[in-house]
Amino acid sequence: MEKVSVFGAGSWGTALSYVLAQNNHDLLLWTHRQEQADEINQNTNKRYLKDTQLPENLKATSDLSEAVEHGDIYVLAVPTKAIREVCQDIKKSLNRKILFVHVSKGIEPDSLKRISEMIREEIPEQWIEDVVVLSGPSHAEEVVQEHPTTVTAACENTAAANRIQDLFMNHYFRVYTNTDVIGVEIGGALKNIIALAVGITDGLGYGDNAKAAIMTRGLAEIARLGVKMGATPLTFSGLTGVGDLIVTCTSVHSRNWRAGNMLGKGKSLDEVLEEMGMVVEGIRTTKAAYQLSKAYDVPMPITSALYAVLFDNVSTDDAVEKLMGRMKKNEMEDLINLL
Ligand SMILES: NC(=O)C1=CN([C@@H]2O[C@H](COP(=O)(O)OP(=O)(O)OC[C@H]3O[C@@H](n4cnc5c(N)ncnc54)[C@H](O)[C@@H]3O)[C@@H](O)[C@H]2O)C=CC1
Ligand SMILES: O=C(CO)COP(=O)(O)O
Repeated sequence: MEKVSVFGAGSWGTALSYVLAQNNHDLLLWTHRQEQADEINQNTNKRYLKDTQLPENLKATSDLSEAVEHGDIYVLAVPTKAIREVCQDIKKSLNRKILFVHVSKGIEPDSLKRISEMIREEIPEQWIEDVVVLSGPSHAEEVVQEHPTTVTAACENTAAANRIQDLFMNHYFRVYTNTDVIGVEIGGALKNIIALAVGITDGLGYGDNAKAAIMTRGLAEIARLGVKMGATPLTFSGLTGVGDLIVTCTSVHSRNWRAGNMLGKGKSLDEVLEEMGMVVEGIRTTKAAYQLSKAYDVPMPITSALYAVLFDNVSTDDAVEKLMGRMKKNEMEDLINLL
């Protein structure tokens, strides 16, 4: 049994706490809202997981110092935008080495940092045992129904990755390990951009051909950037690459797909965000990936088209026309360049 603190009680932090509580770990879930902690202690979190009865041993607190004191392993499950703030608050009372796990999927615009890099910038090195990334095709709504789910725990330190594999693994939640942290973080963050784009084409009324095209060419541009940043190409064929791309582009549970779908049907970005009420990571990540494509000089046509729609007032029809009218390419040359 491990002592674990989970920070962030939205859909994913709560679903992972459900798994950890079922695995009989000594778990404490932190939320910044007292009324949400009270509700979780009554075994529900209806705003995020409406029909789920949470295990009796899943306990929550809104007292950050209590959560900091509790765990030897911390699972950070807040949106990318909140990672630095939560780390800054955690470090105020941190006094021992902790194994950090992060489960968020994003890149920070402007700094262009991955989440593991942000954690290492914010938490003093002396308090970090290591940082493991847990990522893969895993919608919270299905995890709490105990439907078979597979994810990957990534860390260069295989002992740390193995510990996190053991922590989460059970009969419905299967965890693989990988040492390619860059590939896992880039795949998890950038698939949200492609899911937004697929949602838009679905919203525009295009069919499955368009969906397959964007998913396939989307994966090519994610891998192209990832490899330039130091990732292993094969990671993009794994759970955190093509696996997460498939689930996010095809599932009704995906907030990114749903947001794209509303944009494709003509709603404004503000209207979409108002309606969602949950994090749509792909929007900020589109800005970051667009900046990364310039910084690494990697062509990313789908990301650029989405950037134009979200931030430059280009219409979705014009963006599609521009993508289809790009200069002729040889597919094999493009893929071989990854090796
Ligand atoms: N929902 C899912 O199925 C999955 C989500 N993820 C990732 O997990 C991360 C979190 O996503 P969700 O839980 O789905 O989001 P959510 O929108 O369901 O919940 C986010 C939670 O973070 C809290 N929060 C926001 N800002 C905060 C701050 N400054 N301090 C403390 N708490 C704050 C909110 O109150 C809310 O409880 C995202 O990066 C997402 O991409 C990854 C895999 C699956
Ligand atoms: O990352 C996810 C599933 O693996 C969740 O995707 P959304 O944020 O689009 O719901």
